[in-house]
Amino acid sequence: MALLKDILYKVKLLSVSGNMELDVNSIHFDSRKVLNNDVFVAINGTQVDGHEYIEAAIEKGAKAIVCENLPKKLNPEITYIQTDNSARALGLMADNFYDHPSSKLSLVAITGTNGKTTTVTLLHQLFRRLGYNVGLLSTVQNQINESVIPATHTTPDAMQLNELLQKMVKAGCSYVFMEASSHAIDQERMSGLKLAGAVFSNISHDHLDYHKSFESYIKAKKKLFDELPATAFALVNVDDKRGMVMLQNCKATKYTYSLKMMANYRAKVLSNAIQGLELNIDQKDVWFRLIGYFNAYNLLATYAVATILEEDSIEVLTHLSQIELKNGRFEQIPNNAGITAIVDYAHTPDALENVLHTIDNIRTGNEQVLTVIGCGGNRDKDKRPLMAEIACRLSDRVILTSDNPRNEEPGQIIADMQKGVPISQVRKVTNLPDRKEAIKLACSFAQKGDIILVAGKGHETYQEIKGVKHHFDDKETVNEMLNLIHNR
Ligand SMILES: CC(=O)N[C@H]1[C@@H](OP(=O)(O)OP(=O)(O)OC[C@H]2O[C@@H](n3ccc(=O)[nH]c3=O)[C@H](O)[C@@H]2O)O[C@H](CO)[C@@H](O)[C@@H]1O[C@H](C)C(=O)N[C@@H](C)C(=O)N[C@H](CCC(=O)O)C(=O)O
Ligand SMILES: Nc1ncnc2c1ncn2[C@@H]1O[C@H](COP(=O)(O)OP(=O)(O)OP(=O)(O)O)[C@@H](O)[C@H]1O
Ligand SMILES: N[C@H](CCC[C@H](N)C(=O)O)C(=O)O
Ligand SMILES: [Mg+2]
Repeated sequence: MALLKDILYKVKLLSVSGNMELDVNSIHFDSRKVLNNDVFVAINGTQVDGHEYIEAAIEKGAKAIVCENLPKKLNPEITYIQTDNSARALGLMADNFYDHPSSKLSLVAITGTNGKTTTVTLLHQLFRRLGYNVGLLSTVQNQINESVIPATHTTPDAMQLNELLQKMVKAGCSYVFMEASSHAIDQERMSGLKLAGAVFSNISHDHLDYHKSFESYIKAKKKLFDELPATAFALVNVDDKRGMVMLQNCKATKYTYSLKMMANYRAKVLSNAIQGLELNIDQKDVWFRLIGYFNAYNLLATYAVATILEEDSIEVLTHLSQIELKNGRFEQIPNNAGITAIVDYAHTPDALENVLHTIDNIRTGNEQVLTVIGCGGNRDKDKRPLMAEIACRLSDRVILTSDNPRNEEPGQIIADMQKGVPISQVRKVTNLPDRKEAIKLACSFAQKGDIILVAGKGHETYQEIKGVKHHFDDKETVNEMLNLIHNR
Protein backbone atom coordinates (compact mmCIF):
# COMPACT_ATOMS: atom_id res chain seq x y z
CA MET A 1 0.00 0.00 0.00
CA ALA A 2 1.17 3.54 -0.73
CA LEU A 3 -0.32 6.99 -0.60
CA LEU A 4 -1.29 8.27 -4.06
CA LYS A 5 0.27 11.69 -3.48
CA ASP A 6 3.57 10.04 -2.48
CA ILE A 7 3.81 7.92 -5.59
CA LEU A 8 3.19 11.02 -7.70
CA TYR A 9 6.26 12.79 -6.29
CA LYS A 10 8.11 14.61 -9.12
CA VAL A 11 5.34 13.79 -11.66
CA LYS A 12 4.27 16.87 -13.61
CA LEU A 13 0.64 17.50 -12.63
CA LEU A 14 -1.33 19.47 -15.20
CA SER A 15 -4.61 18.96 -13.37
CA VAL A 16 -5.96 16.92 -10.48
CA SER A 17 -9.56 15.98 -9.80
CA GLY A 18 -10.40 13.95 -6.69
CA ASN A 19 -8.70 12.69 -3.56
CA MET A 20 -4.88 12.54 -3.49
CA GLU A 21 -4.78 11.03 0.02
CA LEU A 22 -5.92 7.62 -1.29
CA ASP A 23 -4.15 4.44 -0.27
CA VAL A 24 -3.40 2.47 -3.44
CA ASN A 25 -2.27 -1.12 -3.88
CA SER A 26 -0.31 -1.09 -7.09
CA ILE A 27 0.27 0.68 -10.41
CA HIS A 28 -0.67 -0.82 -13.78
CA PHE A 29 -0.43 0.39 -17.37
CA ASP A 30 -2.44 -2.57 -18.70
CA SER A 31 -6.14 -2.41 -17.82
CA ARG A 32 -6.33 -6.22 -17.97
CA LYS A 33 -4.05 -6.50 -14.96
CA VAL A 34 -5.79 -3.91 -12.76
CA LEU A 35 -7.18 -5.07 -9.40
CA ASN A 36 -9.14 -3.29 -6.70
CA ASN A 37 -7.55 -0.05 -5.39
CA ASP A 38 -4.90 0.17 -8.11
CA VAL A 39 -3.78 3.16 -10.17
CA PHE A 40 -4.10 2.86 -13.94
CA VAL A 41 -1.69 4.80 -16.14
CA ALA A 42 -3.02 5.35 -19.67
CA ILE A 43 -0.24 5.28 -22.28
CA ASN A 44 -0.57 5.86 -25.99
CA GLY A 45 1.25 2.85 -27.47
CA THR A 46 2.34 1.60 -30.87
CA GLN A 47 -0.78 -0.55 -31.36
CA VAL A 48 -3.54 1.07 -29.32
CA ASP A 49 -4.11 4.06 -27.07
CA GLY A 50 -4.30 3.13 -23.38
CA HIS A 51 -6.72 6.05 -22.87
CA GLU A 52 -9.35 3.85 -24.53
CA TYR A 53 -9.12 1.46 -21.58
CA ILE A 54 -9.72 3.92 -18.75
CA GLU A 55 -13.33 2.75 -18.30
CA ALA A 56 -12.24 -0.91 -18.36
CA ALA A 57 -9.62 -0.18 -15.68
CA ILE A 58 -12.23 1.52 -13.46
CA GLU A 59 -14.54 -1.48 -13.88
CA LYS A 60 -11.72 -3.71 -12.66
CA GLY A 61 -11.31 -1.60 -9.52
CA ALA A 62 -8.89 1.24 -10.38
CA LYS A 63 -9.35 4.13 -7.96
CA ALA A 64 -7.04 6.59 -9.71
CA ILE A 65 -6.21 7.32 -13.32
CA VAL A 66 -3.06 8.98 -14.64
CA CYS A 67 -3.49 10.18 -18.22
CA GLU A 68 -2.55 12.81 -20.76
CA ASN A 69 -6.10 13.47 -21.98
CA LEU A 70 -8.93 13.49 -19.48
CA PRO A 71 -12.06 11.50 -20.40
CA LYS A 72 -15.04 13.67 -21.36
CA LYS A 73 -17.05 12.48 -18.35
CA LEU A 74 -15.33 12.14 -15.00
CA ASN A 75 -16.50 9.59 -12.41
CA PRO A 76 -16.80 11.42 -9.05
CA GLU A 77 -15.47 8.40 -7.14
CA ILE A 78 -12.22 8.32 -9.08
CA THR A 79 -9.14 10.53 -8.83
CA TYR A 80 -7.92 11.77 -12.22
CA ILE A 81 -4.41 13.09 -12.68
CA GLN A 82 -3.55 14.74 -15.95
CA THR A 83 0.11 14.84 -16.91
CA ASP A 84 2.07 15.78 -20.04
CA ASN A 85 3.72 12.39 -20.57
CA SER A 86 2.12 9.28 -19.04
CA ALA A 87 5.03 6.97 -19.87
CA ARG A 88 7.43 9.31 -18.11
CA ALA A 89 5.02 9.60 -15.18
CA LEU A 90 4.96 5.79 -14.94
CA GLY A 91 8.77 5.69 -14.66
CA LEU A 92 8.77 8.26 -11.85
CA MET A 93 5.85 6.54 -10.10
CA ALA A 94 7.59 3.15 -10.25
CA ASP A 95 10.73 4.67 -8.72
CA ASN A 96 8.64 6.22 -5.91
CA PHE A 97 6.54 3.08 -5.38
CA TYR A 98 9.60 0.85 -4.92
CA ASP A 99 11.35 3.49 -2.76
CA HIS A 100 14.06 4.66 -5.17
CA PRO A 101 16.05 1.40 -5.44
CA SER A 102 18.44 2.76 -8.09
CA SER A 103 19.73 5.40 -5.68
CA LYS A 104 20.71 2.70 -3.17
CA LEU A 105 23.26 0.99 -5.42
CA SER A 106 25.46 1.84 -8.41
CA LEU A 107 23.50 1.28 -11.59
CA VAL A 108 25.38 1.29 -14.90
CA ALA A 109 23.46 1.17 -18.21
CA ILE A 110 24.77 0.23 -21.64
CA THR A 111 23.19 1.26 -24.89
CA GLY A 112 24.19 0.59 -28.50
CA THR A 113 23.04 -1.58 -31.38
CA ASN A 114 25.42 -4.44 -30.60
CA GLY A 115 27.49 -5.60 -27.66
CA LYS A 116 25.16 -4.70 -24.77
CA THR A 117 24.47 -8.23 -23.53
CA THR A 118 28.10 -9.25 -23.89
CA THR A 119 29.38 -6.21 -21.99
CA VAL A 120 26.87 -6.34 -19.10
CA THR A 121 27.47 -10.09 -18.75
CA LEU A 122 31.23 -9.53 -18.62
CA LEU A 123 30.74 -6.80 -16.02
CA HIS A 124 28.44 -8.98 -13.94
CA GLN A 125 30.89 -11.87 -13.92
CA LEU A 126 33.87 -9.58 -13.31
CA PHE A 127 32.30 -7.83 -10.32
CA ARG A 128 31.23 -11.19 -8.86
CA ARG A 129 34.85 -12.32 -9.07
CA LEU A 130 35.89 -9.05 -7.43
CA GLY A 131 33.74 -10.07 -4.46
CA TYR A 132 30.60 -7.96 -4.81
CA ASN A 133 26.90 -8.82 -4.79
CA VAL A 134 25.82 -7.90 -8.30
CA GLY A 135 22.62 -7.60 -10.31
CA LEU A 136 22.24 -8.10 -14.06
CA LEU A 137 19.43 -7.00 -16.38
CA SER A 138 19.95 -8.41 -19.86
CA THR A 139 18.28 -9.82 -22.95
CA VAL A 140 19.29 -13.36 -22.04
CA GLN A 141 18.30 -13.24 -18.38
CA ASN A 142 18.17 -11.16 -15.25
CA GLN A 143 20.33 -12.24 -12.34
CA ILE A 144 20.91 -11.49 -8.68
CA ASN A 145 24.36 -12.93 -8.12
CA GLU A 146 23.97 -16.49 -9.55
CA SER A 147 20.21 -16.68 -9.11
CA VAL A 148 18.44 -16.37 -12.46
CA ILE A 149 15.18 -14.50 -13.10
CA PRO A 150 13.89 -15.01 -16.66
CA ALA A 151 13.83 -11.93 -18.92
CA THR A 152 11.10 -11.13 -21.45
CA HIS A 153 12.62 -7.89 -22.75
CA THR A 154 16.13 -6.48 -23.09
CA THR A 155 15.00 -3.73 -20.72
CA PRO A 156 11.97 -4.55 -18.54
CA ASP A 157 9.01 -2.16 -18.19
CA ALA A 158 9.26 0.55 -15.51
CA MET A 159 7.39 -1.43 -12.83
CA GLN A 160 9.26 -4.71 -13.36
CA LEU A 161 12.54 -2.83 -13.61
CA ASN A 162 12.11 -1.06 -10.27
CA GLU A 163 10.75 -4.19 -8.62
CA LEU A 164 13.85 -6.11 -9.74
CA LEU A 165 16.11 -3.30 -8.55
CA GLN A 166 14.38 -3.33 -5.17
CA LYS A 167 15.05 -7.09 -4.92
CA MET A 168 18.69 -6.42 -5.80
CA VAL A 169 18.92 -3.80 -3.05
CA LYS A 170 17.42 -6.27 -0.58
CA ALA A 171 19.98 -8.91 -1.66
CA GLY A 172 22.75 -6.44 -0.80
CA CYS A 173 23.88 -5.70 -4.38
CA SER A 174 26.41 -2.91 -4.67
CA TYR A 175 26.33 -2.87 -8.46
CA VAL A 176 23.77 -3.53 -11.19
CA PHE A 177 24.68 -3.69 -14.86
CA MET A 178 21.79 -3.25 -17.28
CA GLU A 179 21.08 -3.02 -20.99
CA ALA A 180 19.22 0.06 -22.15
CA SER A 181 17.43 -0.72 -25.41
CA SER A 182 16.44 2.17 -27.65
CA HIS A 183 12.79 1.10 -27.30
CA ALA A 184 13.09 1.35 -23.52
CA ILE A 185 14.68 4.79 -23.62
CA ASP A 186 12.09 6.03 -26.09
CA GLN A 187 9.24 4.57 -24.05
CA GLU A 188 10.62 6.12 -20.82
CA ARG A 189 10.94 2.71 -19.13
CA MET A 190 14.05 4.08 -17.37
CA SER A 191 12.66 7.46 -16.32
CA GLY A 192 13.28 8.18 -12.65
CA LEU A 193 16.30 5.88 -12.39
CA LYS A 194 19.48 7.25 -10.88
CA LEU A 195 22.41 6.08 -13.00
CA ALA A 196 26.00 5.89 -11.80
CA GLY A 197 27.12 5.70 -15.40
CA ALA A 198 26.19 5.01 -19.01
CA VAL A 199 28.11 3.38 -21.84
CA PHE A 200 27.64 3.70 -25.61
CA SER A 201 28.94 0.76 -27.66
CA ASN A 202 27.99 1.60 -31.26
CA ILE A 203 25.07 2.35 -33.53
CA SER A 204 24.22 0.75 -36.84
CA HIS A 205 21.20 -0.23 -38.86
CA ASP A 206 18.41 -1.74 -36.76
CA HIS A 207 14.88 -1.06 -35.53
CA LEU A 208 14.03 1.44 -38.27
CA ASP A 209 10.54 -0.08 -38.27
CA TYR A 210 10.07 1.46 -34.82
CA HIS A 211 12.22 4.61 -34.90
CA LYS A 212 11.38 5.41 -38.56
CA SER A 213 14.69 7.17 -39.29
CA PHE A 214 18.32 6.65 -38.34
CA GLU A 215 18.36 10.17 -36.87
CA SER A 216 15.58 9.41 -34.42
CA TYR A 217 17.24 6.09 -33.52
CA ILE A 218 20.42 8.07 -32.63
CA LYS A 219 18.31 10.59 -30.70
CA ALA A 220 16.76 7.81 -28.60
CA LYS A 221 20.23 6.59 -27.60
CA LYS A 222 21.43 10.14 -26.91
CA LYS A 223 18.53 10.74 -24.50
CA LEU A 224 20.21 8.32 -22.06
CA PHE A 225 23.29 10.57 -21.98
CA ASP A 226 21.36 13.86 -21.99
CA GLU A 227 19.61 12.83 -18.79
CA LEU A 228 22.68 11.68 -16.86
CA PRO A 229 23.36 13.61 -13.65
CA ALA A 230 26.68 15.41 -13.08
CA THR A 231 27.64 12.72 -10.54
CA ALA A 232 27.59 9.98 -13.21
CA PHE A 233 30.15 8.94 -15.80
CA ALA A 234 29.58 8.68 -19.56
CA LEU A 235 31.81 6.30 -21.49
CA VAL A 236 31.64 6.16 -25.27
CA ASN A 237 33.28 4.26 -28.09
CA VAL A 238 34.83 6.95 -30.28
CA ASP A 239 35.62 4.54 -33.13
CA ASP A 240 31.91 4.97 -33.85
CA LYS A 241 31.41 8.48 -35.16
CA ARG A 242 28.23 8.87 -33.08
CA GLY A 243 30.26 8.32 -29.88
CA MET A 244 31.11 12.03 -29.57
CA VAL A 245 27.51 12.92 -30.45
CA MET A 246 26.37 11.13 -27.29
CA LEU A 247 28.62 13.38 -25.19
CA GLN A 248 27.30 16.68 -26.56
CA ASN A 249 25.60 18.63 -23.73
CA CYS A 250 26.14 15.73 -21.34
CA LYS A 251 26.63 16.80 -17.71
CA ALA A 252 28.40 13.59 -16.60
CA THR A 253 32.18 13.05 -16.40
CA LYS A 254 33.18 12.03 -19.92
CA TYR A 255 35.44 9.15 -20.94
CA THR A 256 36.24 7.65 -24.32
CA TYR A 257 37.51 4.25 -25.52
CA SER A 258 38.96 3.19 -28.84
CA LEU A 259 40.92 0.55 -30.71
CA LYS A 260 41.90 2.98 -33.42
CA MET A 261 42.53 6.49 -32.07
CA MET A 262 43.45 8.58 -29.05
CA ALA A 263 41.12 7.94 -26.15
CA ASN A 264 41.08 7.66 -22.36
CA TYR A 265 41.00 3.88 -22.71
CA ARG A 266 42.82 2.21 -25.56
CA ALA A 267 43.56 -1.33 -26.63
CA LYS A 268 45.37 -2.91 -29.53
CA VAL A 269 44.47 -6.32 -30.93
CA LEU A 270 47.70 -8.35 -31.00
CA SER A 271 46.11 -11.56 -32.12
CA ASN A 272 42.61 -12.73 -32.98
CA ALA A 273 42.42 -16.52 -33.10
CA ILE A 274 39.85 -19.26 -32.60
CA GLN A 275 41.36 -19.82 -29.12
CA GLY A 276 40.82 -16.20 -28.10
CA LEU A 277 42.03 -12.63 -28.32
CA GLU A 278 45.36 -11.18 -27.32
CA LEU A 279 45.08 -7.50 -26.49
CA ASN A 280 47.45 -4.84 -25.36
CA ILE A 281 45.50 -2.84 -22.77
CA ASP A 282 47.20 -0.10 -20.76
CA GLN A 283 50.67 -1.36 -21.78
CA LYS A 284 49.89 -4.92 -20.71
CA ASP A 285 49.60 -7.88 -23.10
CA VAL A 286 46.75 -10.13 -22.03
CA TRP A 287 45.01 -13.20 -23.53
CA PHE A 288 41.22 -13.37 -23.28
CA ARG A 289 38.92 -16.31 -23.93
CA LEU A 290 36.44 -14.31 -26.00
CA ILE A 291 36.75 -14.59 -29.77
CA GLY A 292 36.40 -11.93 -32.44
CA TYR A 293 37.60 -8.38 -33.08
CA PHE A 294 34.26 -6.96 -31.91
CA ASN A 295 34.81 -8.55 -28.51
CA ALA A 296 37.93 -6.42 -28.11
CA TYR A 297 35.48 -3.50 -27.83
CA ASN A 298 33.36 -5.32 -25.25
CA LEU A 299 36.41 -6.25 -23.19
CA LEU A 300 37.82 -2.73 -23.37
CA ALA A 301 34.48 -1.18 -22.35
CA THR A 302 34.29 -3.61 -19.41
CA TYR A 303 37.85 -2.79 -18.36
CA ALA A 304 37.14 0.95 -18.62
CA VAL A 305 33.95 0.74 -16.52
CA ALA A 306 35.72 -1.28 -13.82
CA THR A 307 38.61 1.18 -13.75
CA ILE A 308 36.30 4.19 -13.61
CA LEU A 309 34.60 2.46 -10.68
CA GLU A 310 38.07 2.42 -9.08
CA GLU A 311 38.87 -1.28 -9.29
CA ASP A 312 42.52 -2.28 -9.48
CA SER A 313 43.56 -2.62 -13.12
CA ILE A 314 45.76 -5.71 -12.68
CA GLU A 315 43.09 -7.52 -10.72
CA VAL A 316 40.50 -6.58 -13.35
CA LEU A 317 42.63 -7.88 -16.23
CA THR A 318 43.48 -11.09 -14.38
CA HIS A 319 39.82 -11.91 -13.78
CA LEU A 320 38.68 -10.74 -17.23
CA SER A 321 41.20 -12.99 -18.91
CA GLN A 322 39.59 -16.03 -17.25
CA ILE A 323 35.99 -15.30 -18.20
CA GLU A 324 34.36 -17.49 -20.82
CA LEU A 325 30.80 -16.80 -21.96
CA LYS A 326 28.47 -19.57 -23.01
CA ASN A 327 25.57 -17.46 -24.14
CA GLY A 328 25.11 -18.00 -27.84
CA ARG A 329 27.52 -15.22 -28.82
CA PHE A 330 30.23 -16.72 -31.04
CA GLU A 331 29.73 -19.95 -29.12
CA GLN A 332 31.41 -23.04 -30.55
CA ILE A 333 29.52 -26.32 -30.47
CA PRO A 334 31.94 -29.14 -29.66
CA ASN A 335 31.77 -32.15 -32.01
CA ASN A 336 33.80 -35.13 -33.15
CA ALA A 337 33.52 -34.35 -36.85
CA GLY A 338 36.32 -31.79 -36.96
CA ILE A 339 33.82 -29.09 -37.95
CA THR A 340 33.93 -25.63 -36.39
CA ALA A 341 30.26 -24.96 -35.65
CA ILE A 342 29.45 -21.50 -34.32
CA VAL A 343 26.14 -20.21 -32.96
CA ASP A 344 25.90 -16.42 -32.83
CA TYR A 345 23.22 -13.84 -32.07
CA ALA A 346 24.08 -11.60 -35.04
CA HIS A 347 20.68 -10.25 -36.05
CA THR A 348 21.77 -6.95 -37.57
CA PRO A 349 23.81 -6.33 -40.74
CA ASP A 350 26.70 -4.88 -38.74
CA ALA A 351 26.85 -7.81 -36.31
CA LEU A 352 26.68 -10.35 -39.16
CA GLU A 353 29.46 -8.61 -41.04
CA ASN A 354 31.62 -8.50 -37.89
CA VAL A 355 31.10 -12.17 -37.15
CA LEU A 356 31.85 -13.23 -40.72
CA HIS A 357 34.95 -11.02 -40.79
CA THR A 358 36.11 -12.69 -37.59
CA ILE A 359 35.58 -16.08 -39.22
CA ASP A 360 37.49 -14.83 -42.24
CA ASN A 361 40.40 -13.85 -39.99
CA ILE A 362 40.62 -17.17 -38.25
CA ARG A 363 40.10 -19.46 -41.25
CA THR A 364 42.91 -20.95 -43.26
CA GLY A 365 41.26 -20.45 -46.65
CA ASN A 366 41.10 -24.15 -47.53
CA GLU A 367 37.74 -24.76 -45.96
CA GLN A 368 34.16 -23.78 -46.76
CA VAL A 369 32.23 -21.30 -44.64
CA LEU A 370 28.53 -22.25 -44.52
CA THR A 371 26.10 -19.69 -43.14
CA VAL A 372 22.54 -20.34 -41.96
CA ILE A 373 20.67 -17.08 -41.51
CA GLY A 374 17.14 -15.70 -41.25
CA CYS A 375 15.54 -12.39 -40.29
CA GLY A 376 12.86 -11.79 -37.68
CA GLY A 377 9.27 -11.15 -38.73
CA ASN A 378 7.47 -7.96 -37.60
CA ARG A 379 10.82 -6.23 -37.36
CA ASP A 380 12.84 -3.85 -39.53
CA LYS A 381 12.39 -5.06 -43.14
CA ASP A 382 15.20 -2.93 -44.56
CA LYS A 383 17.85 -5.09 -42.94
CA ARG A 384 16.74 -8.27 -44.75
CA PRO A 385 18.42 -7.77 -48.17
CA LEU A 386 21.49 -6.25 -46.48
CA MET A 387 21.99 -9.31 -44.31
CA ALA A 388 21.57 -11.72 -47.23
CA GLU A 389 24.13 -9.74 -49.25
CA ILE A 390 26.65 -9.84 -46.39
CA ALA A 391 26.12 -13.57 -45.86
CA CYS A 392 26.75 -14.24 -49.57
CA ARG A 393 29.78 -11.97 -49.83
CA LEU A 394 31.53 -13.56 -46.86
CA SER A 395 30.48 -17.23 -47.10
CA ASP A 396 30.93 -20.07 -49.56
CA ARG A 397 27.39 -21.38 -49.10
CA VAL A 398 24.34 -19.70 -47.63
CA ILE A 399 21.09 -21.20 -46.44
CA LEU A 400 18.38 -18.58 -46.06
CA THR A 401 15.88 -19.71 -43.46
CA SER A 402 13.44 -18.47 -40.82
CA ASP A 403 14.37 -16.67 -37.61
CA ASN A 404 11.27 -15.81 -35.55
CA PRO A 405 8.66 -15.33 -38.30
CA ARG A 406 6.18 -13.95 -35.73
CA ASN A 407 3.07 -12.94 -37.72
CA GLU A 408 4.72 -12.79 -41.14
CA GLU A 409 4.93 -15.47 -43.81
CA PRO A 410 8.39 -17.13 -43.68
CA GLY A 411 8.47 -17.36 -47.49
CA GLN A 412 7.91 -13.60 -47.80
CA ILE A 413 10.71 -12.79 -45.32
CA ILE A 414 13.09 -15.03 -47.29
CA ALA A 415 11.95 -13.38 -50.55
CA ASP A 416 12.81 -9.97 -49.01
CA MET A 417 16.23 -11.31 -48.06
CA GLN A 418 16.75 -12.86 -51.49
CA LYS A 419 16.51 -9.37 -53.07
CA GLY A 420 19.93 -8.63 -51.61
CA VAL A 421 21.59 -11.62 -53.29
CA PRO A 422 23.63 -10.44 -56.32
CA ILE A 423 23.03 -12.48 -59.48
CA SER A 424 26.64 -13.67 -59.40
CA GLN A 425 26.04 -15.23 -55.98
CA VAL A 426 22.69 -16.91 -56.57
CA ARG A 427 24.23 -20.36 -57.01
CA LYS A 428 25.58 -20.23 -53.45
CA VAL A 429 22.15 -19.83 -51.94
CA THR A 430 19.52 -22.36 -50.86
CA ASN A 431 16.18 -21.25 -49.43
CA LEU A 432 14.81 -23.51 -46.73
CA PRO A 433 12.21 -21.96 -44.39
CA ASP A 434 12.30 -24.81 -41.84
CA ARG A 435 15.21 -23.80 -39.57
CA LYS A 436 15.85 -27.33 -38.37
CA GLU A 437 16.08 -28.58 -41.95
CA ALA A 438 18.33 -25.63 -42.82
CA ILE A 439 20.74 -26.50 -40.01
CA LYS A 440 20.60 -30.16 -41.07
CA LEU A 441 21.47 -29.22 -44.63
CA ALA A 442 24.44 -27.11 -43.53
CA CYS A 443 25.68 -30.00 -41.38
CA SER A 444 25.36 -32.40 -44.29
CA PHE A 445 27.24 -30.06 -46.66
CA ALA A 446 30.04 -29.61 -44.14
CA GLN A 447 33.23 -31.64 -44.37
CA LYS A 448 36.00 -31.99 -41.83
CA GLY A 449 37.69 -28.59 -41.33
CA ASP A 450 34.71 -26.55 -42.55
CA ILE A 451 33.08 -23.76 -40.58
CA ILE A 452 29.32 -23.52 -40.01
CA LEU A 453 27.80 -20.27 -38.75
CA VAL A 454 24.21 -20.38 -37.48
CA ALA A 455 23.30 -16.77 -36.88
CA GLY A 456 20.41 -14.71 -35.50
CA LYS A 457 18.99 -16.59 -32.53
CA GLY A 458 21.96 -17.17 -30.21
CA HIS A 459 20.68 -18.01 -26.74
CA GLU A 460 16.99 -18.11 -27.71
CA THR A 461 15.26 -21.36 -26.81
CA TYR A 462 12.13 -20.76 -28.83
CA GLN A 463 10.91 -19.93 -32.30
CA GLU A 464 7.93 -17.60 -32.40
CA ILE A 465 5.45 -18.50 -35.13
CA LYS A 466 2.07 -16.75 -35.32
CA GLY A 467 2.06 -15.76 -31.66
CA VAL A 468 3.14 -19.18 -30.37
CA LYS A 469 6.62 -19.83 -29.01
CA HIS A 470 7.76 -23.37 -29.96
CA HIS A 471 10.83 -24.87 -28.35
CA PHE A 472 13.83 -24.29 -30.61
CA ASP A 473 17.47 -24.05 -29.65
CA ASP A 474 20.17 -23.48 -32.29
CA LYS A 475 22.90 -24.97 -30.08
CA GLU A 476 20.87 -28.09 -29.37
CA THR A 477 19.89 -28.47 -33.06
CA VAL A 478 23.44 -28.04 -34.36
CA ASN A 479 24.66 -30.60 -31.86
CA GLU A 480 21.87 -33.06 -32.77
CA MET A 481 22.44 -32.70 -36.53
CA LEU A 482 26.22 -32.99 -36.35
CA ASN A 483 25.84 -36.16 -34.31
CA LEU A 484 23.18 -37.55 -36.64
CA ILE A 485 25.10 -36.90 -39.85
CA HIS A 486 28.72 -37.30 -38.83
CA ASN A 487 28.56 -40.04 -36.18
CA ARG A 488 26.79 -42.59 -38.31
C1 LIG B 1 7.02 -2.04 -29.91
C2 LIG B 1 7.20 -2.05 -28.43
O1 LIG B 1 8.29 -1.83 -27.94
N1 LIG B 1 6.13 -2.35 -27.70
C3 LIG B 1 6.19 -2.34 -26.24
C4 LIG B 1 5.16 -1.37 -25.71
O2 LIG B 1 3.91 -1.77 -26.14
P1 LIG B 1 2.99 -0.90 -27.11
O3 LIG B 1 3.38 0.55 -27.00
O4 LIG B 1 3.04 -1.51 -28.45
O5 LIG B 1 1.57 -1.15 -26.44
P2 LIG B 1 0.14 -1.18 -27.13
O6 LIG B 1 -0.24 -2.58 -27.38
O7 LIG B 1 0.05 -0.18 -28.22
O8 LIG B 1 -0.78 -0.65 -25.90
C5 LIG B 1 -0.75 0.69 -25.43
C6 LIG B 1 -1.12 0.71 -23.98
O9 LIG B 1 -2.46 0.24 -23.82
C7 LIG B 1 -2.50 -0.72 -22.80
N2 LIG B 1 -3.65 -1.62 -23.00
C8 LIG B 1 -3.77 -2.37 -24.14
C9 LIG B 1 -4.82 -3.25 -24.29
C10 LIG B 1 -5.78 -3.38 -23.25
O10 LIG B 1 -6.74 -4.15 -23.30
N3 LIG B 1 -5.62 -2.59 -22.15
C11 LIG B 1 -4.60 -1.73 -22.00
O11 LIG B 1 -4.50 -1.07 -20.96
C12 LIG B 1 -1.16 -1.42 -22.90
O12 LIG B 1 -0.82 -2.08 -21.70
C13 LIG B 1 -0.24 -0.23 -23.16
O13 LIG B 1 0.15 0.42 -21.96
O14 LIG B 1 5.17 -1.38 -24.31
C14 LIG B 1 4.93 -2.68 -23.72
C15 LIG B 1 5.00 -2.49 -22.21
O15 LIG B 1 6.25 -2.00 -21.80
C16 LIG B 1 5.97 -3.67 -24.19
O16 LIG B 1 5.70 -4.96 -23.65
C17 LIG B 1 5.93 -3.74 -25.70
O17 LIG B 1 6.96 -4.60 -26.09
C18 LIG B 1 6.66 -5.50 -27.19
C19 LIG B 1 6.01 -6.77 -26.67
C20 LIG B 1 7.96 -5.82 -27.93
O18 LIG B 1 8.06 -6.79 -28.64
N4 LIG B 1 8.97 -5.00 -27.78
C21 LIG B 1 10.28 -5.19 -28.40
C22 LIG B 1 10.37 -4.60 -29.79
C23 LIG B 1 11.28 -4.47 -27.50
O19 LIG B 1 10.93 -3.66 -26.64
N5 LIG B 1 12.54 -4.79 -27.68
C24 LIG B 1 13.60 -4.17 -26.94
C25 LIG B 1 14.95 -4.68 -27.43
C26 LIG B 1 15.23 -4.38 -28.86
C27 LIG B 1 16.71 -4.50 -29.16
O20 LIG B 1 17.53 -3.73 -28.62
O21 LIG B 1 17.10 -5.36 -29.97
C28 LIG B 1 13.54 -4.59 -25.47
O22 LIG B 1 13.88 -3.76 -24.60
O23 LIG B 1 13.22 -5.76 -25.22
N1 LIG C 1 30.89 -4.56 -29.74
C1 LIG C 1 30.31 -5.13 -30.78
N2 LIG C 1 30.31 -4.52 -31.99
C2 LIG C 1 29.71 -5.08 -33.05
N3 LIG C 1 29.08 -6.30 -33.03
C3 LIG C 1 29.04 -6.95 -31.85
C4 LIG C 1 29.65 -6.41 -30.68
N4 LIG C 1 29.44 -7.28 -29.68
C5 LIG C 1 28.73 -8.29 -30.17
N5 LIG C 1 28.50 -8.12 -31.50
C6 LIG C 1 27.69 -8.97 -32.40
O1 LIG C 1 26.32 -8.69 -32.07
C7 LIG C 1 25.64 -9.89 -31.62
C8 LIG C 1 24.77 -9.53 -30.43
O2 LIG C 1 25.63 -9.21 -29.34
P1 LIG C 1 24.99 -8.80 -27.96
O3 LIG C 1 23.94 -9.76 -27.62
O4 LIG C 1 26.08 -8.57 -26.98
O5 LIG C 1 24.32 -7.40 -28.40
P2 LIG C 1 23.07 -6.63 -27.83
O6 LIG C 1 23.44 -5.18 -28.01
O7 LIG C 1 22.80 -7.05 -26.45
O8 LIG C 1 21.85 -7.03 -28.77
P3 LIG C 1 20.25 -6.84 -28.47
O9 LIG C 1 19.88 -5.54 -29.09
O10 LIG C 1 19.58 -7.94 -29.14
O11 LIG C 1 20.04 -6.84 -27.00
C9 LIG C 1 26.75 -10.87 -31.26
O12 LIG C 1 26.27 -12.18 -31.41
C10 LIG C 1 27.83 -10.48 -32.24
O13 LIG C 1 27.51 -11.04 -33.50
N1 LIG D 1 15.89 -7.61 -29.36
C1 LIG D 1 15.77 -7.92 -30.76
C2 LIG D 1 16.19 -9.34 -30.93
C3 LIG D 1 16.05 -9.90 -32.33
C4 LIG D 1 16.46 -11.35 -32.38
C5 LIG D 1 16.08 -12.07 -33.61
N2 LIG D 1 16.22 -13.48 -33.34
C6 LIG D 1 14.64 -11.76 -34.04
O1 LIG D 1 13.75 -12.42 -33.51
O2 LIG D 1 14.42 -10.89 -34.87
C7 LIG D 1 14.35 -7.65 -31.24
O3 LIG D 1 13.41 -7.97 -30.51
O4 LIG D 1 14.21 -7.07 -32.30
MG1 LIG E 1 21.04 -7.62 -25.59
